[in-house]
Amino acid sequence: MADLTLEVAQLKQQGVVPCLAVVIVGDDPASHVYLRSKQRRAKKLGIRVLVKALAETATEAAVLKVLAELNQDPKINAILVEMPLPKQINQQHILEAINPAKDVDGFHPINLGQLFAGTPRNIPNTPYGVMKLLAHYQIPLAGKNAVVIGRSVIVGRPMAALLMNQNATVTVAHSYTTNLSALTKQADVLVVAAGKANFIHGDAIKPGATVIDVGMNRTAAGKLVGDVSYQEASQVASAITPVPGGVGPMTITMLMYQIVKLTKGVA
Ligand SMILES: Nc1nc(=O)c2c([nH]1)NC[C@@H]1CN(c3ccc(C(=O)N[C@@H](CCC(=O)O)C(=O)O)cc3)C=[N+]21
Repeated sequence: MADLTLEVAQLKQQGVVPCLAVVIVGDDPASHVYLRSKQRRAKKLGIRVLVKALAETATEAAVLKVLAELNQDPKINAILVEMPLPKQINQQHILEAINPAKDVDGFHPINLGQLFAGTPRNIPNTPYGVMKLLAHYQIPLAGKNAVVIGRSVIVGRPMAALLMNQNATVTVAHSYTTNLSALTKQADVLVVAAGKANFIHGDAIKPGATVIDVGMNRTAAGKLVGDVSYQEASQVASAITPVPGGVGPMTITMLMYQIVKLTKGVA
């Protein structure tokens, strides 16, 4: 990947400072933690971050109004709305209101549609980061069995599309899936985005598989753990991502990369 620090410096010489707008609604503590880590990384690179913080009680109309302003503002190159949103706000209405050309999360239906058509533009950062990790470690995908656990718009669905675009045979498992371990034991690449600590144990993993843990769970003791029992799984798998220090930091890297890409106007 290109050196982002250098690219930001080059843009600045042309009088352009990449600017990300983050809309955050309410006080979800995890969202505020993520926001701070995004701000830290952006600051290091010289990317500006404009935070629009709304109260937990904000209406959907209030969020839509903020988005309309950001969509129009030529100084704003990229827009991100922190998830999850409070219950009174319909997530889909918000995602559809972001200008697709500034949608750095790639959650707008146009960007998701492009991804599913095999002609990706903006790509959701978490699954994009997973693809970068797989490419970096030269994990073969063509003709391989990939199993994705989870079907969210943020991870599971775009993850399946990206793996399909690399010619993997993809199975998407979810809460209604029966006999999950029979599927996971066939997986050459297993991506786990279930949102449950210790959801996958060593006995559900094919020997030699690549295991990607997208989970972010806080234990009662406040420790951050993934969805995979790392100790057991690492005995069986040939490669595995840790939590913390795996998919999370890659998500932020891909966010920074896509902010610069949108600033340059190359989709
Ligand atoms: N519109 C939107 N886009 C997102 O991309 C988005 C979001 N909403 N809402 C929340 C989730 C979560 N997320 C993380 C990113 C990085 C880490 C990360 O870097 N984690 C560190 C640990 C951080 C810690 O210790 O708490 C790690 O895994 O090593 C975690 C979580 C992005 N999200």
